[in-house]
Amino acid sequence: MTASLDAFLGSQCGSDAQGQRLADTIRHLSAAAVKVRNTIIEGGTGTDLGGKREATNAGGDVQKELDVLADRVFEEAARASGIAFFGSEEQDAPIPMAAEGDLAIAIDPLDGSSNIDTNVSIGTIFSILPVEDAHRAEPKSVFMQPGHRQKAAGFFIYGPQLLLVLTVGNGTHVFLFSPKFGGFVEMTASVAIAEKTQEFAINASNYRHWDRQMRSYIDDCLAGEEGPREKNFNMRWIGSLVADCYRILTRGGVFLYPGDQRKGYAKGRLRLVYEANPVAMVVEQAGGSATDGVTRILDLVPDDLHARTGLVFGSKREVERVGRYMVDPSAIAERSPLFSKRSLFRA
Ligand SMILES: O=P(O)(O)OC[C@H]1O[C@](O)(COP(=O)(O)O)[C@@H](O)[C@@H]1O
Ligand SMILES: [Mg+2]
Ligand SMILES: [Mg+2]
Repeated sequence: MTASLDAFLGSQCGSDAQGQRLADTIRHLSAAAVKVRNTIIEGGTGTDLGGKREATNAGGDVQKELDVLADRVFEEAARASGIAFFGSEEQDAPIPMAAEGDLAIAIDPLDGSSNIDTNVSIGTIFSILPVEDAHRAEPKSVFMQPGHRQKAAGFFIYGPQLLLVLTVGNGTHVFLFSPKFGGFVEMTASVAIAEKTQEFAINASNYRHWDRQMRSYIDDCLAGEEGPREKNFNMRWIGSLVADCYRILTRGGVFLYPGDQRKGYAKGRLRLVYEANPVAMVVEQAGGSATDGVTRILDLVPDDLHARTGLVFGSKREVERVGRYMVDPSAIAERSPLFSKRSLFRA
C-alpha cells in the first residue's frame, strides 16, 4: 500500500491545532505546485514562460513570466491556508494575511529562473515559521527568526518528475506526484546523505572572484589523486538550487556558493530566509550539514527578508573540511607550492 502525502501529514504534523494547520498549509502548497507544474508542461502555448518582464525583484534579478506567475499561485495557496504572513522573493515586503494565523511562509516561488528556457529542472522552495503575538506589529520580524525555528521546510522540483522534498522536523522525506494515484505518494521514507563524497558543485566561472581559502579548497579537489586530497573529484553544477540539492540528497556531494569580490556578492547569491534555511533544514534532517562556510546556517539571524548568505551544504565530512579551509587553509595539508601551480585554473 503506497503512503500518501495526506496520510503522512496527518500522522507527522502533530495532533494539536497548529499541527493541523501546518498539515493543511503543506496540502495547499502541494496543490499549488501541481498547478505550476501544469503551466510549465503547457510551455510556450500562449505565454513565453521565460520571457523577461520590465521589473526586477527585491534582489535585483530581472523577473521572468514564470517567476511572477508562480508567485501568484503560491500567494493564493497561502491565503487559502489561513497563514498570517507571506514573504516572497518576488515581493519587496511581507504580505499580512489572516489576522489570527499562527504560521508564516517564506518562499522562493520559482528557483532556477535562468533554466526556465532550457527545459532543465526548476522548483519552488518554502519555509514555514511560527508566528507569535510579538511579530504581529512588525510583519518583517517574523522572518528574522533563525532557521532552527522552522516548523517545516522543503521544495518542489519541476523536472522529469514532480517531487516534493519535505521535512517537518522528523527526517527528510521525498514524495512523487503520481497522476495515476491523483496526488503525492511517498517515494523515499527517510533520506540519508552519504557522509563522504568525491563530487563538488560550484560555479567555477567565479574562481577569480573568490578569496584565497575558497580557491585553495577547489584547487585541492582539482589536483585529484596527485594532490593533498589523494583522490579524484567529479564536478556538477545544474544552476537550480533545488536540483543540485536533490542530487546531493540522492548520492552525496558538496554544494558551494560562497561570497566573492563581485559588487553585491559579498555574501554570495543565495537568500537566507527562503533558500538557505529550508535547504539547510532538509539537509540536516537527512544527516548532512549546511553552513555559510563556517557557521551553521540554521543559527544565523537574518536581518532582512531578502538577506543573502554564503552557502555550503551536503555530505557532513566534506562541509566540515570546507570549514577548516575557511578558518586556516594552511592547516589542511602540507601543501607544497607545486600544488597551487598545478591548479587547472592557474595553468
Ligand atoms: O547563475 P549562478 O550565479 O550560477 O547562480 C545559480 C543559483 O542561483 C539560483 O538560480 C537563484 O535562485 P533564483 O532562480 O530563485 O533567483 C539558484 O537556484 C542557483 O543555485
Ligand atoms: Mg532561488
Ligand atoms: Mg526564484
